Amino acid sequence: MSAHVYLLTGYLGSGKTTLLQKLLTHLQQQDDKVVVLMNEMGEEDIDGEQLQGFGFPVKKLLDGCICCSIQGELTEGLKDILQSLGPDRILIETTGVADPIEVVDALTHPELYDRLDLRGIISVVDASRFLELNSRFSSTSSLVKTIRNQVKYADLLLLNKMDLATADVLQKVEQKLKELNPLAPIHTTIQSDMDLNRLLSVERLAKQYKKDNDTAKAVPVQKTIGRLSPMDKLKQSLGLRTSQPSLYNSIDSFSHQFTGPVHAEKFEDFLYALPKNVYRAKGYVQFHGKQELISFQHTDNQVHLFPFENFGPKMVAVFIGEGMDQEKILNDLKDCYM
Ligand SMILES: Nc1nc2c(ncn2[C@@H]2O[C@H](COP(=O)(O)OP(=O)(O)OP(=O)(O)O)[C@@H](O)[C@H]2O)c(=O)[nH]1
Repeated sequence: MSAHVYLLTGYLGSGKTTLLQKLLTHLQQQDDKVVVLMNEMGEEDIDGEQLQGFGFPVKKLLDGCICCSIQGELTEGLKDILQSLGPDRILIETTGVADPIEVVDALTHPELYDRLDLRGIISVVDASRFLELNSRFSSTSSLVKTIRNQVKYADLLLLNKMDLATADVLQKVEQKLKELNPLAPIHTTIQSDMDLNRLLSVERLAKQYKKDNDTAKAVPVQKTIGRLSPMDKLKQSLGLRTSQPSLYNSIDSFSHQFTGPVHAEKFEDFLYALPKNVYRAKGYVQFHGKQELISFQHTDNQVHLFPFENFGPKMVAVFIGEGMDQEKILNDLKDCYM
């Protein structure tokens, strides 16, 4: 029997890991063998730490995005999972800048094709930021395309963080999502909270559409969309630029290992003051005079800090953005030690 695969996608900080944690809690009550496959940009693994303790194997592909730079590793990783763990379900969380079409491309690798059954692409959208992201990146067309593809090719959409959006904004985002993907059901959520049985019974829209219309022509998602041409594949394998814009020309990441505790207020101010071209910052930190470790999350103007008790992760900060002034950011961060 082939393993059921669920692909969780959505832009940086939209609520994918939050959803994954809920799904794992839900799946703990069932007998299924579940494996999580995730990747993060940068060499440091922040989300993986949040997924320890559920009792399911978590396989990580770090430092690169599944969809391009380590697509081969994804295939190898999946082969390895199938062989050694024989899972019933595989949950894949992509980085926030992954194009789902490229990931689907990797999943349909000839060696995996009949061993994996992609049940659905589930996309989490940050209701409070979608409109802005959609317009802000007009100059970086590959990123806009990715953000739109995350919606366009979804079989189910979570319109998350509705607590942070006004009714008017919510309505506009919903309208935009329907324009991009008229068929996918939309669930409006807070903390990615939805009926998980419903989520797990997601069906590929392409399949449904095919059933309804019974003509291959009518299938909205063609497997060739987003594929590199043979020449581009060759160029990519040689490390040359391809005609397709690569996100990695623009999106970058770096990390900082904390050498000790920092000043709580200064650090919070530092997070709020991060420039707009830092799209995401996250990690674990310790404050002066406190024993506990703090998990911090920053997305645009949102900052979350909460005590974290799991498994003693490393104290580290990871930054993801475009054209970031790494030196300045690190200098500002170092001021927080005093
Ligand atoms: N206010 C609010 N915060 C939320 C909601 N959902 C998630 N968050 C918070 O948003 C932050 C980012 O959530 P994650 O689940 O880590 O997002 P992600 O998509 O996995 O992030 P990346 O892995 O960096 O792409 C966390 O601090 C969450 O607690 C929501 O509905 N409302």
